[in-house]
Amino acid sequence: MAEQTDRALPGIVVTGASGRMGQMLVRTIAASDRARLVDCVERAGHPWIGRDIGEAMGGAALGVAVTDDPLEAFAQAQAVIDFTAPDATVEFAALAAQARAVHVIGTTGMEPHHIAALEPAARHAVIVRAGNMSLGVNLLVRLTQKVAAALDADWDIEVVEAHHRMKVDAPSGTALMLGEAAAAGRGVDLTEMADRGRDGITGARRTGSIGFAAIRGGDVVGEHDVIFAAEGERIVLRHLATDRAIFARGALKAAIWGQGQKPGEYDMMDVLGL
Ligand SMILES: NC(=O)C1=CN([C@@H]2O[C@H](COP(=O)(O)OP(=O)(O)OC[C@H]3O[C@@H](n4cnc5c(N)ncnc54)[C@H](O)[C@@H]3O)[C@@H](O)[C@H]2O)C=CC1
Ligand SMILES: O=C(O)C1=N[C@H](C(=O)O)C[C@H](O)C1
Repeated sequence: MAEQTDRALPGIVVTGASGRMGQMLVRTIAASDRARLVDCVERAGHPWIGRDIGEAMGGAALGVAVTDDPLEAFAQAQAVIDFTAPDATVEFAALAAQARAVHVIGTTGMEPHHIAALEPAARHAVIVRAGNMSLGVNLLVRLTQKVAAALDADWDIEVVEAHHRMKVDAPSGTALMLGEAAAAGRGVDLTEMADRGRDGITGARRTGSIGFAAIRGGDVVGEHDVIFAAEGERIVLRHLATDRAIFARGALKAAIWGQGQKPGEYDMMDVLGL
């Protein structure tokens, strides 16, 4: 692990620290020489509250105890990395803004009212939010937009995603990013053209619609296909995630990039300059 005591490095709080992404983030920050882990937050009543995060994860002590007091944690941080759940993320946005800490949001399943609730916080602090923090997926988003712009509505667009059995939201945040990119490329509004969840006698496919299908099973980290299907040919753009470290690396990059930016809402395209 890298030396974590250099006060010049941005101090980072990880929320949802016991989760699949939380633990990956703790490992990534602890190993980084560009940031330091200053606190870890979990929900009240969680068995890890008060324990050293490194030991709770089954390894060596990291000198950071898990807390259920986000405001106190955020007050000593320059950034908060948050992969939790929509209601928690809205609450954390207000607290991070109060502390003027950069809020990196990886949480998916955010409904329009959750997203709207981030606006007041973004007037005072930097928010970086993306349904997928990996370089590969963000490149795929750009490619999807370009391919959709080059093809007409004779090419049916379908987004197919697969994730582990514990995932609670569908379609995935990434699938929605890809759908938005396809809609933008085609010059249409995704809310009007999305076809989510077919079942029964659905009738023939609506020309120009953008379909979504979700598979859940086992330990799949995350797989996304954007299929462009026409008469006699198909194009498939694919991203396969095999390691959650790709998301944690992207989130850490966003937390560092956010230092010194003006308050507002940003995404990984801004961070990666894509
Ligand atoms: N944007 C991206 O690149 C990625 C986004 N995700 C998203 O991140 C989120 C978390 O995913 P996982 O880590 O797999 O889930 P998880 O269920 O393993 O972890 C979520 C953690 O958040 C904690 N939590 C929930 N409410 C809380 C609260 N009020 N205060 C403190 N902690 C709270 C839970 O106790 C849990 O430990 C999901 O929305 C997922 O889709 C996951 C991977 C990549
Ligand atoms: O829940 C997950 O695991 C993932 N969630 C994100 C999503 O909803 O797209 C990103 C990644 O695919 C893993």
